[in-house]
Amino acid sequence: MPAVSFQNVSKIYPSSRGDLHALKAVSFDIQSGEFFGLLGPNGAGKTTLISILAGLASATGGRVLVKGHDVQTDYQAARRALGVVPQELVFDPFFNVREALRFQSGYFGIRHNDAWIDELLAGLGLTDKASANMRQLSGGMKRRVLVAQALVHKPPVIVLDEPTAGVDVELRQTLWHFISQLNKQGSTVLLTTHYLEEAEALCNRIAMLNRGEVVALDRTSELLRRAASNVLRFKTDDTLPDDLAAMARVTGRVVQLPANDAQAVERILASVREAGVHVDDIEIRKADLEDVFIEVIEGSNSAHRAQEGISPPGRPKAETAPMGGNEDTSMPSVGANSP
Ligand SMILES: Nc1ncnc2c1ncn2[C@@H]1O[C@H](COP(=O)(O)OP(=O)(O)OP(=O)(O)O)[C@@H](O)[C@H]1O
Repeated sequence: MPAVSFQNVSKIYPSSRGDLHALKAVSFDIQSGEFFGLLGPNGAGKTTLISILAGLASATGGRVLVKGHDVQTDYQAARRALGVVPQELVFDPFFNVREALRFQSGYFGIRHNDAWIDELLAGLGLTDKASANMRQLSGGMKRRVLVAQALVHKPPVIVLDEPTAGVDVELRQTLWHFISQLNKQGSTVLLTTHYLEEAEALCNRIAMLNRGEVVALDRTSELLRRAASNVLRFKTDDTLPDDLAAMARVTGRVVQLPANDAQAVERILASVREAGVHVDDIEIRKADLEDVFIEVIEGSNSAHRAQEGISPPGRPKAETAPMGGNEDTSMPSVGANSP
């Protein structure tokens, strides 16, 4: 039995401008013990899917099972099997850390949970904050408490929705060390993140969502194998010629282009020279998950544009276009979010 099963999940948000199809028949399974990544540009539908999984929103169609329990009709059992670390920092300001964790244990009907609470505090670097009031904690410490709160009932499936957005390197390392240990001991992990380096390092399988649809789903190693194997990277202040701009991943002055072999490198450099573009710091590196992500999302967006008869957007000069919602998913700006 899969740990999580999404079966034809759809979600429509009605709006004055017409219905917004946030999820369109999303189907995939996550097997027990997997470290699974759910990636997508802003507005792709990740949070909507996780909210439905956590029972915080209801699907318009389809169903979601956690360890075989339907999140709607068998909510209690499904919720008990899940540990959800939310994006937002919500906490009770009157409790200290240990009290907050005891209270959360009580919510799941667990008494005498201090041995596990101590393990959680130690694993997340919170031992010396056990008696600190939640109000006194820094944002990073509060986030650690949120993770501990999600895990008080030892859920077999751990869901992390952008757990490292805006947190420092130390917390990221502590968190990943701890979650990886739980995963090695058998916990299933579902992670959404914009940090593609983290997803590449941690996840054994990845689904990419775009405009509410699964546009890629494979083992991380397979996704990487599919990508262009090398990338040519350089810096420039000049505007790229159109043929290169269409393929480039641009972050500030840094331009990165797929270049599988020496001829591709020569072609790019010739095009740059011909256009009178001045380049610095040229180097060649191996393609990573961010390259795959851009390739997949761009491919899906151009298919969408072709279907709708929309002409491709112009690309700004040496600048990463903003992440779009469903309204404009012309180009994911994952580079801007990278750690
Ligand atoms: N409560 C809501 N009412 C109306 N539309 C919504 C609501 N929640 C989300 N949406 C829309 O549904 C789409 C999917 O949003 P969602 O937040 O699930 O995307 P996401 O992939 O999590 O994005 P992000 O990476 O920015 O968190 C977006 O177009 C969003 O504007």
